Amino acid sequence: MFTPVIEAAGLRCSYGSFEAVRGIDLEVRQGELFALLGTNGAGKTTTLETLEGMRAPSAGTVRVLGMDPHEERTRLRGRVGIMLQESGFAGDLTIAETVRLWQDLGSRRSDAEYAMERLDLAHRRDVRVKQLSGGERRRLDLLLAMLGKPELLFLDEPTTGLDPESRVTAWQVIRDLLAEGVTMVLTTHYLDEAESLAHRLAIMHEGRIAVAGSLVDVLAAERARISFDLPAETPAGTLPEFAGDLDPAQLAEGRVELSTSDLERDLTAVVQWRSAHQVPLRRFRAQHASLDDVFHGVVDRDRTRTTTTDVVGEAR
Ligand SMILES: Nc1ncnc2c1ncn2[C@@H]1O[C@H](COP(=O)(O)OP(=O)(O)OP(=O)(O)O)[C@@H](O)[C@H]1O
Repeated sequence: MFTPVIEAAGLRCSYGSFEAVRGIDLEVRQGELFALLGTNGAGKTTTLETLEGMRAPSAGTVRVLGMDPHEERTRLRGRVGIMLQESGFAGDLTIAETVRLWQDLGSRRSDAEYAMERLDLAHRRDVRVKQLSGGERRRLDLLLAMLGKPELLFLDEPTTGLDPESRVTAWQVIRDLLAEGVTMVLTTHYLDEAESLAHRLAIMHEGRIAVAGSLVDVLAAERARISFDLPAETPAGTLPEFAGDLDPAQLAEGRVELSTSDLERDLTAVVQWRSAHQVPLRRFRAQHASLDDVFHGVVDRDRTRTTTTDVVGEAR
């Protein structure tokens, strides 16, 4: 039986008359990494800030480690680490001085030297914060969030601005923390990051959760794709019956683009067809759905819904 570390029910958050989060339910389980994804302005940061206790919800309930994160902020401090999207470091302090200051503010000491090594900042320890590159600052943000060995870590776009190598370093640190049992909530615009790290996720759009579940279930619910150039010697009429759907516009252009919920069956049909006709399959691809597909599906469905509503609206 899992233990919920975070539970939110019917969560709503408003800025004046504008409702940024419109009634969401969330559950984050002990030891998992939960990714909160979404379009720009979807309400991810607002949700995260509410879970962190930085703002009170306008409606609904939130429990973090069994407490109200806004009312019981001081009791949660020390158990929770927060990496904000933008932090306000004192630019004149060096990395080492900033880390010391953070340790003094926190209630528990931890192995700061080790954390600096892990995040490849030890050799820069005496450099002033204002002289750091954007990526180094981001790594310092992550370092400070994990100081004090929190049970729960909030990471708001932790790898934005990092070069590919630093991203890999940050991912490894995050995986190590997961292995140590730290629970994490992460927001990101990098879908490969969520695909690589998340156990469960939610995709937000315009203040609501459009898709949620385990990474495996979310990907399995989306259709897989098979594509290849239709060889000139085999007209479209010779293609087998597929479980999935062919894109007729692409077929007219000589390209087979098939979306299917039964990848294995349709792949077997393609291979048998190729073998019967003795033709090459040029530019062949077969792939399970990616988070990219799921994400675009959310936006496209919304666009279709909006367009339909517009048309209905116009007809009235
Ligand atoms: N202080 C504020 N006052 C008024 N509106 C705000 C404020 N902060 C955010 N908003 C609005 O609330 C909505 C949600 O913002 P939020 O920053 O939570 O989204 P997000 O999903 O984190 O976006 P992004 O991916 O672009 O960072 C947006 O429409 C934003 O313009």
